[in-house]
Amino acid sequence: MRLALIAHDEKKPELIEFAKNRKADLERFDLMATGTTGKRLQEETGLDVERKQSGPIGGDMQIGAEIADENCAGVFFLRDPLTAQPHEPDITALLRIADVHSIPLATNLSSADAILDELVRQLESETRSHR
Ligand SMILES: O=C(CO)COP(=O)(O)O
Repeated sequence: MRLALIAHDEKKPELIEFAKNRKADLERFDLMATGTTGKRLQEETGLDVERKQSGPIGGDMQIGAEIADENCAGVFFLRDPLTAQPHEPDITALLRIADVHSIPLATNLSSADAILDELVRQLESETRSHR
């Protein structure tokens, strides 16, 4: 099962903290991230993360394409609600395609915890049914 992790600059510390707290659960999934988020996750948490382009140069669109191809089971996207982003259309497109495909999408830490709990539950029931 593949998950995407993304955070705007002001929110990266929160996402890193979440990833450290939930490392044991997150490392059971195939993780991907936008470029700078992925680099920081690798360096600061030791998680194995596939890195896409940085968000402003196409990373959000690459994650969106993974969703469209049904290669992404959940998105953790901590957005900065107080800073204008040059690639706002890409961000909107990513949120839209997640809704089109009904992909669980967390935009804050309490929903991130709840969604990760549910995805772990799904992963475990998939593993059981393949035994
Ligand atoms: O801009 C982003 C999401 O919209 C995140 O990109 P980075 O992870 O490269 O900072």
